[in-house]
Amino acid sequence: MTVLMDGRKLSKKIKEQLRVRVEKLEKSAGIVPRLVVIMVGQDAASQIYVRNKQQAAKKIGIQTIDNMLPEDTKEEEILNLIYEYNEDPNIHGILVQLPLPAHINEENVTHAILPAKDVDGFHPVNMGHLFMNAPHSLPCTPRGIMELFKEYEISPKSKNVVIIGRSNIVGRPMAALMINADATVTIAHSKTLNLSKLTQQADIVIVATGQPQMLTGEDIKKDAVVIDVGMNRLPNGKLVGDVDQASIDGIASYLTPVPGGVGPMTIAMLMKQVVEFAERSVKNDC
Ligand SMILES: Nc1nc2c(c(=O)[nH]1)N[C@@H](CN(C=O)c1ccc(C(=O)N[C@@H](CCC(=O)O)C(=O)O)cc1)CN2
Ligand SMILES: [Mg+2]
Repeated sequence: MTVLMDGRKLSKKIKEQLRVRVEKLEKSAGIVPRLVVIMVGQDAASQIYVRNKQQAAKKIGIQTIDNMLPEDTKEEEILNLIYEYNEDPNIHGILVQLPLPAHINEENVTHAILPAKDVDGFHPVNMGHLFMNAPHSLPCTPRGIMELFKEYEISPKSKNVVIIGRSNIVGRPMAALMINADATVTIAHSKTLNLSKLTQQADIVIVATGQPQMLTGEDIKKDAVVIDVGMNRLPNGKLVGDVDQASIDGIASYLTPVPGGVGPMTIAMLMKQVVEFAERSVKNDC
């Protein structure tokens, strides 16, 4: 039987723990964690994710400062906004929702955020810390996956891990986290040959390709752990991952469902990093 790793349930537990931490922080140091949210344009999926982040923050006691900007906002305006928030000592974290409209250079924007306020862990300084096994903040989806491993007592140590996808927000940081956890890691991508041969030898397969249901039961070995990062809307409106859940069922030992697996954990980890940053601001004040 394949165990479904319940990210929705775990994320609720984590968010409740964070609510208690925020309450304590306010009582002991008079600090309310503050997160700047910057969203540019009208991307339908991003609007849902941002709304979910704002709602999660509210429940936990994190204050959001929302900047919902029109599609035609100039890159310079976004950079100036970020510079202002970088300087504001009352702001603990800055989040720019991705993707950005095509006329804006994503790199320029994510690199403008002060590493100490980079709650998404996308800044090259934070990526560097992660690759040197001394992380400051982490990209939220990979961190959420590590929390799921911990919750289900799955140790990556000495396991063969195949990650399909080499994006900056999932594949690459995921590889670093897995190396740091003593796994043996292969990163596969669109130019990889004989992909199925690689995945069939993996103890853990992490799929982040954006290709609906591309990984099937034939691609994995018995009892593999399968992590599905995909989020694909089919023409009939159904949301599916990059894994063909039906054909994996009974072959994989564990699987993250879509929806309800990795997605909710991404938001919980963002909240966790905002709270961690706010707590650090007290320590740094002493
Ligand atoms: N600045 C960032 N941008 C983006 C990130 C990120 O971590 N930081 N990740 C993704 C989008 N994302 C968060 O922003 C995200 C995606 C999906 C979910 C989620 O909870 N999905 C649900 C299903 C939701 C639905 O019905 O559409 C699930 O899996 O159950 C949360 C966050 C890209 N951009
Ligand atoms: Mg296939």
